[in-house]
Amino acid sequence: MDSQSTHPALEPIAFLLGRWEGVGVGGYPTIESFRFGQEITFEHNGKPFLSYHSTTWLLDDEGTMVRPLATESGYWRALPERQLEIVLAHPTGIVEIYLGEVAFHKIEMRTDVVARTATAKEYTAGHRLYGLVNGNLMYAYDMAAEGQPLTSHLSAELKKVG
Ligand code: HEM
Repeated sequence: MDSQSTHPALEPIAFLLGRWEGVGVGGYPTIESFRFGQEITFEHNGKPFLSYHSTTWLLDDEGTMVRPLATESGYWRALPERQLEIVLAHPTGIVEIYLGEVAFHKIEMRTDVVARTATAKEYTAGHRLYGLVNGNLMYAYDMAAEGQPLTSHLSAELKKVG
């Protein structure tokens, strides 16, 4: 539906639109660190939100795909004054609502609400920083989970591929 013109409210985050692919590193005090590949798509249908979808896969030392890792989907809603409301769903039984702010090509967001199913891991908060650097989408993600305070879980750099 990208043939529609973007809603004016999307202007501050229109730079996200399209398909991004790249690699990142992950870790946490409770797990082994790992390298992963990621594809993210942002689409719009003319309304004031972006549809967001991310898939990731584990990479071995040679950069070969080993198996799927996390996937997440949701909506990035653009509000006046460069404010954002982001709703994300995870197949691990977690849903998150983030409040965010856009400053030029930088987006910072923090969870306002997290809900979990009875079997989900103990996850209580997230903080994400996205930025466009030399045309690439870079982000860093910190989370509070499994008794740890907000601590780095992921960072990645993605190139625009569509
Ligand atoms: C790009 C996306 C992500 C990747 C590649 C990724 C990868 C991983 C991997 C490989 C592990 C360790 C093994 C496992 O449990 O599968 C892990 C653990 C975990 N991840 Fe992620 N993750 C991602 C996003 C997220 C997000 C968005 C959340 C929270 C909503 C999250 C929460 C957790 C938690 C709670 C653990 C468990 C830590 C523990 O067991 O001590 N991850 N992640």
